[in-house]
Amino acid sequence: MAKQYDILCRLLLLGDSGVGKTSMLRRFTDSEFDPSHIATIGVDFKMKTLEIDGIKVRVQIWDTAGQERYQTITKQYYRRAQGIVFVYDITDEQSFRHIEKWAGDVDQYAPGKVQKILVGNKSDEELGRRVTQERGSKLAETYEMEFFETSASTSSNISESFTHVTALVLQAHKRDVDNLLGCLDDYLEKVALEDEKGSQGPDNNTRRGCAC
Ligand SMILES: Nc1nc2c(ncn2[C@@H]2O[C@H](COP(=O)(O)OP(=O)(O)OP(=O)(O)O)[C@@H](O)[C@H]2O)c(=O)[nH]1
Repeated sequence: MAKQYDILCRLLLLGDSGVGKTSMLRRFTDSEFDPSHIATIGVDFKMKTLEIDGIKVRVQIWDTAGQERYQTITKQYYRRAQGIVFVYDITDEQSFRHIEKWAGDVDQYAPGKVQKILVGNKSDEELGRRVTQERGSKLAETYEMEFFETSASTSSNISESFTHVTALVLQAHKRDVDNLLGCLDDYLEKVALEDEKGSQGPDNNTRRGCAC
């Protein structure tokens, strides 16, 4: 059977328990929203295919448990992540402060070139807001990440944020391929030059020999 996609991309959702990671994922992959909180146990994942710049990307999104007791398990998934979505809840100051801890863990356990974005979820809960958009944006700037406010409830910015982090992974991947191709070009050029020198060397000698 023909392959249905060109590239597989692995994303990881991180953030405190209850910020809405599972809800964001369900909204993105199944267009559903459940108002109840059933805490994730360990890790779970869902898939979705996106088309970005004509490339079909199969996105595998790992949803991790925010609860402290699962963190030995969840940290094992950092290593293979290509993109990370840090999530806090705009109505929960503590979940915002904890982003520093999640980012520290990622620095420690994830690959250096992992792509990251920051998301403040539950933007529909304006009345309960504790974290201003400016603070979110400033924190994202500190970590050199793009920032989105989303709502899994209304679907606001959900698709945009997942698509953006996937596009960042694709760009990073493309840079790697371009660098490899650049190295290969340099190498081929060097070999061609050496061949040319080599073929000129003995011939010249022979010709010089003949001329004498
Ligand atoms: N109003 C509102 N509620 C939301 C939103 N996203 C999630 N929730 C609610 O917040 C609660 C927690 O959502 P979950 O998606 O289970 O949170 P989680 O981050 O996956 O939690 P853990 O699995 O424990 O790490 C649920 O009651 C959701 O319905 C949102 O955008 N707006």
